Amino acid sequence: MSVLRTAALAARENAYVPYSHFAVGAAVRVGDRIFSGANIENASYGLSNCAERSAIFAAVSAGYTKLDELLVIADTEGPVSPCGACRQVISEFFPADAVITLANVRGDSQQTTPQALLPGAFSKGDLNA
Ligand SMILES: O=c1ccn([C@H]2C[C@H](O)[C@@H](CO)O2)c(=O)[nH]1
Ligand SMILES: [Zn+2]
Repeated sequence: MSVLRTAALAARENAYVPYSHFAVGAAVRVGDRIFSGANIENASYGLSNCAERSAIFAAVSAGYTKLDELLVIADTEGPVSPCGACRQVISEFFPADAVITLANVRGDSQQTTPQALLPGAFSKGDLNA
């Protein structure tokens, strides 16, 4: 089992999901460092944070803003599909051609890229037009 998958599954154990009961885990690699995260919900539902963003924000909080690889895992029928907000955040911190692995706990996985997940993402460059 890959290091990212192991880290994401471990983080998923800490998912705080009293509302959806849908636990998600994610792990980011930057060089040889790994950061992980889980989804964290709130009684004010809209404040919930997805696992992908938890993991990415952990890496950024440690000082890394150019990330190498991401894996997301949940108990879905096919590979889990990141929400639109996470796709935008992924596009901010990973190269357009980075490897993003979408997985499920039964062992299915699919590799994609930030570019494929959100073509035409809003970016820093758009602010300077
Ligand atoms: O890729 C995904 C999809 C959903 N969720 C979370 C948000 C919410 O807590 C729960 C149900 O949408 O799953 C994630 O963390 N990542
Ligand atoms: Zn999301």
